[in-house]
Amino acid sequence: MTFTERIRQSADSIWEKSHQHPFVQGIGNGTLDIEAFKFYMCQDYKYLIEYSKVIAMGTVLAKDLDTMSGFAKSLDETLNFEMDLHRQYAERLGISKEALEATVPGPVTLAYSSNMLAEAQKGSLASLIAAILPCAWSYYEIGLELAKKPGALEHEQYGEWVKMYSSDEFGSIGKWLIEKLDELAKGCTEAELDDLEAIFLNTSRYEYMFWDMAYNRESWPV
Ligand SMILES: Cc1ncc(CN)c(N)n1
Repeated sequence: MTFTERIRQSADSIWEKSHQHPFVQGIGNGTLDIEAFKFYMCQDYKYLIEYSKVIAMGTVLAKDLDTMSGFAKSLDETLNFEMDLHRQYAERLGISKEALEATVPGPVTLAYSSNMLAEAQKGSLASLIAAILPCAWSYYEIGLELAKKPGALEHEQYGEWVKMYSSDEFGSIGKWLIEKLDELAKGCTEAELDDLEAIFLNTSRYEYMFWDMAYNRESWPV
């Protein structure tokens, strides 16, 4: 079993809860309240800005040019391909560019992005990848699952979202990160692998919390 197979297996019960979350299911069957989706789009836009910074840090921690290029490509895809989806949805849903940019990150968005940045700052490329891998991998898994639902890809509101996250282009980021982490894991001690697994599990938990935050449109209580 590869290291990423091992951590995917450990995270299975968390990922399954994300797959079954009413927000995710609502995108797939088209029943999600559009106000919850708008809330999600704005929070996710802010999240992706911080996520992009973590990817940029990957180019700094990379030990070779191929790895640097891989992170540079992922950064470009996030800023100019994935975030374009958010900009297009914002326009279509009547959210101005200014309102999108001015979104105040909610408690889960802030905690999640701060945690990723903190793991990346510990200085090991493996920790950085463990902290971002569930983002790329679980969205692709969810995209592929939802794409199988009748009508999901053509849905007037949510079809574009499902198309993006089930696309080969998006999936290739996660596949590349999986390869990189498996390569790096070969040089790690068992204690280091346990630490990477804990980081991966925490990000997986934050992924679930992000769906839940969006579904409940949760912001600061005071
Ligand atoms: C919260 C979250 N996690 C992951 C992804 C996929 N990059 C995303 N857009 N948003």
